[in-house]
Amino acid sequence: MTVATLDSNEHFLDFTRSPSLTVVHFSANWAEQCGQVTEVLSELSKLPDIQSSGSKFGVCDAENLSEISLQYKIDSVPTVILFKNGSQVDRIDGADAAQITSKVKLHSIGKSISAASSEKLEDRLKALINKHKVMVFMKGNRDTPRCGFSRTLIQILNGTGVQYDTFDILTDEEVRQGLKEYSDWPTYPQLYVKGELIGGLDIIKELQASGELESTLNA
Ligand SMILES: N[C@@H](CCC(=O)N[C@@H](CS)C(=O)NCC(=O)O)C(=O)O
Repeated sequence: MTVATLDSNEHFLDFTRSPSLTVVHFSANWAEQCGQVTEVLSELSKLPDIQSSGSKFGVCDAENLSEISLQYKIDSVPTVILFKNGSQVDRIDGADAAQITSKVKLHSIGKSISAASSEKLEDRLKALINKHKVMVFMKGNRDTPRCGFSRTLIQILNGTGVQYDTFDILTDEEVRQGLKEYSDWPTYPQLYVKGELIGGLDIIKELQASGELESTLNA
């Protein structure tokens, strides 16, 4: 893949219409830094991940496409604008190779990678939450709790005689942070029954005090 030359308004509009990322370099022959930016874009266009994302790269003469340059407020060259579906999604003013590289990667492959990995994490969290009818996410495990809140919860659960399983969130930072967001609950321990969050230690103490704990656990 190379950097296409966009030499008319029609060509520009047709090029940037794509739902995949389109990167356009607004350039000028007389500006030395523009050559460097075209080189950066050319190198990026050869990366396999970027190629398979369907991203396209183009360069236009900002003065030739003056209407479009005006529309996108090109005050100086080089300017790089990132488009999706004909709309600007990001831009980099100046020959900042690091910014260009990171923004192109973010908009071409970064999002799809992070979307895929957050889907995977969600599946993992669901599987863990449903691993046992009564699941405790805690610091440490039932034999060695590593936090006073987790220890107290285990003592309470052991007092009920109910069967349960535990997951030590200190062994997995991804689960530790991911579950907080997934369940909208910022602390540990977290107790789940049949895949539903019941709450943390305070809630379990309240259920115990009101006599509802065993029926909640045996639901
Ligand atoms: N009031 C909370 C106490 C639990 C708590 O404050 N846990 C803290 C310290 S162990 C926590 O998990 N912080 C977040 C973290 O460590 O990731 C409850 O009812 O469970």
